[in-house]
Amino acid sequence: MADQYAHSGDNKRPTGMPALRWEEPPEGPVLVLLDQTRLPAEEVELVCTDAPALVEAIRSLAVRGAPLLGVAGAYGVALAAVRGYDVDDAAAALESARPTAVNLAVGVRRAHSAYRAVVDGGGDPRQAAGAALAAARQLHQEDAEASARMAVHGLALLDELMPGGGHRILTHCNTGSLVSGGEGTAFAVALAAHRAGRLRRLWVDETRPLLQGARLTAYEAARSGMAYTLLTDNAAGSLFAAGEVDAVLVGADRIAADGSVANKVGSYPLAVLARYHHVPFIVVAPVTTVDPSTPDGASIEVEQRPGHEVTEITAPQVPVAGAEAGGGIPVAPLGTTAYNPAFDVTPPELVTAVVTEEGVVSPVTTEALAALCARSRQVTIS
Ligand SMILES: CSC[C@H]1O[C@H](OP(=O)(O)O)[C@H](O)[C@@H]1O
Repeated sequence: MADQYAHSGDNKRPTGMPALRWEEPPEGPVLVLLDQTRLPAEEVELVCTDAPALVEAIRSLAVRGAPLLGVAGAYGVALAAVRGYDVDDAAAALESARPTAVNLAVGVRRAHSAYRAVVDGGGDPRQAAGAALAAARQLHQEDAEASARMAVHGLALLDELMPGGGHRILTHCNTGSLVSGGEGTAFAVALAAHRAGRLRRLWVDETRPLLQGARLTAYEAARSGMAYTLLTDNAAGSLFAAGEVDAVLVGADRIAADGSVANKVGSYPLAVLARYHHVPFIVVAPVTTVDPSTPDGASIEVEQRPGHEVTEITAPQVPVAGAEAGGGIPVAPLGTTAYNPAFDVTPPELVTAVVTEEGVVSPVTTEALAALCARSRQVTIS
């Protein structure tokens, strides 16, 4: 189950509330989520006490973003273990909550493996629960550290590609602290450029239909004080044509062994525009997003979401995501069917570089990614 606690929407605070945190009140451990479907109008926290509540929060995008899904999934396994629920069932439900972001499976399996290792070794359930929680906390910390290291590598790459600073970056969807235990992936690079005085403008794609850019990236950019401008997704082409984009920075939900990148729908057209206009298309993602067990882009399962997310418009206060009709304002005739893939896949030849906490991969090849994974602590999922 999940309870909701509203907070004042004080948009002037320098930093937002954490996207998630583990708490241990007297009535029992909980996972507290900042409900991202209510931003930017309201800062509402969801308090999850079991895996089904977290599964629903993941499916409705109350908690979202590949790296954070991994952290949330790991804590979800720990929550089931600490509260005495069936941990194997919880792990299976959490792992299948959304299919595309590989980090979710990585995080769930990491905590579940820690739990099973103790149980299968004859340890008691309390010890096993402690091992799952320790694994979740470690993943949370590793993600925060990875975010900081990606920001350093990413800014160095921007400075190398475009000496002199004044970077005009276009970004798509949301890749800041709302998707990470730290300051994010692609947005963390833009933030580092801003703090170094080398970000001239962040162009923010609104990112239809769920508006992660308009609602969440603008929310984070406003807090940071950086110069940013929102645009409709279909206006990006004219920005490239006007020579207003120096680089594209996006995140990723799964990077296949051949370097194909699954990311928010609309990323592939940006990669094509970037190639046509000779602009670097840079993917920023932790190594946990690289999945050696997925051979190529065609093997990536792209999540198909409910049509009402396209056929309805709603205010941020009324969640639009989810399996049932969102209760929004129809913008198409009732009964209109909609094509609503949550992601698309960019082939490696259109990706200038992949920035990870272990460094920059460019060109993006199967061999270079395999060497990256070999260098990293990453647990490959079989
Ligand atoms: C860098 S992880 C953020 C990644 O996740 C987003 O998808 P969603 O909002 O559906 O979770 C989008 O693909 C971002 O690039």
